[in-house]
Amino acid sequence: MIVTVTMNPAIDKTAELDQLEKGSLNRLNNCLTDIGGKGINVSKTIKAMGGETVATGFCGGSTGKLIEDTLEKLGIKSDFISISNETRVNLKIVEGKGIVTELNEPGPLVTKEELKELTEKLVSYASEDTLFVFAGSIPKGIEKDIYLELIPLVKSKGAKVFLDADGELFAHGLEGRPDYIKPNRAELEGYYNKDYRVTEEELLVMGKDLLSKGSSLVAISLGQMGALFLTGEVSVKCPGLKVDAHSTVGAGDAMVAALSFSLDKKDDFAESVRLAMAASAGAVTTQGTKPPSKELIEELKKKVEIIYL
Ligand SMILES: Nc1ncnc2c1ncn2[C@@H]1O[C@H](COP(=O)(O)OP(=O)(O)O)[C@@H](O)[C@H]1O
Ligand SMILES: O=P(O)(O)OC[C@H]1O[C@](O)(COP(=O)(O)O)[C@@H](O)[C@@H]1O
Repeated sequence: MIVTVTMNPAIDKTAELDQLEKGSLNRLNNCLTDIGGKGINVSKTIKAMGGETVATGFCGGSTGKLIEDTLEKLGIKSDFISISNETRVNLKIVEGKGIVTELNEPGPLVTKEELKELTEKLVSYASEDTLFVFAGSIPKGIEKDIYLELIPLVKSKGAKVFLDADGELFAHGLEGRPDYIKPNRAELEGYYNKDYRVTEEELLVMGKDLLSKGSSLVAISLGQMGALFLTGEVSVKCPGLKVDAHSTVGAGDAMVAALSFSLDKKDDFAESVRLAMAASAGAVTTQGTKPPSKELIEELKKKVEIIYL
């Protein structure tokens, strides 16, 4: 069973306009609302691929209710801890020329009692058959080492863990030895304190260092340039697929979803890589944070090139 954990879900508002004029009145061409937050997007994509998940985390207020109701309509199981404060709204501004500006709220205050409830819930789901996806930022009231606290707890019951987080959350979380990770270029450059655009060789060195810290799969996503995938046995590079880009928001989550779905099914490495590339490129073609269709993913899978390094 795949359990996605979104501590800080969001309603994602995508505002589309030709060009953003700072300091002026901007009239939008279109505005879309999706339920989001990294783990929830992972659940949406796994559902689109024909898989099942349980989505958990914290949800509160009318925005939290909208998330839970929408998940139900989508046929995605959810089991959130209900909190007294309101789930956040994130704004994504998509300009005609493809520039995306993201304005993410910090999120509501979560109490110690609410966190205890979630921790107990996660432990109750943990078993050798569970893959947890811990993804995204954390709301107020929770410490930056929360993933380090939770990962060993569920791993001690035999569960596998996929971690997708940035900054301090990523750095602390790594100490919990997550099985699978998907940093993007900026996250890796930040973690290794590089204030310039690192080369592919440097990314591979970083990826191997991350493997030595305890992960068995490191996926390094590079936006339209594609991705690198490293295991203890093999390192590969996949050039980005040429697609008609609409919104890049959620592309990373689609890659995490595809890898989780495929690893949980025990697909072979090449199949997992193909699915990851196809699902993430497919996510870019959809509006807002909508997942790609299964048909599109199957079509794109045929175009994935895997270069063994
Ligand atoms: N413009 C694009 N064209 C094709 N594929 C893309 C594009 N942007 C992202 N992707 C795909 O999505 C993956 C994740 O995107 P990336 O931007 O690196 O992640 P994140 O959303 O976590 O920052 C990439 O590795 C790539 O496969
Ligand atoms: O928890 P964070 O880091 O604020 O990220 C949440 C945001 O990330 C997203 O999940 C998109 O993430 P990606 O573009 O990295 O796939 C949005 O749906 C959401 O608003």
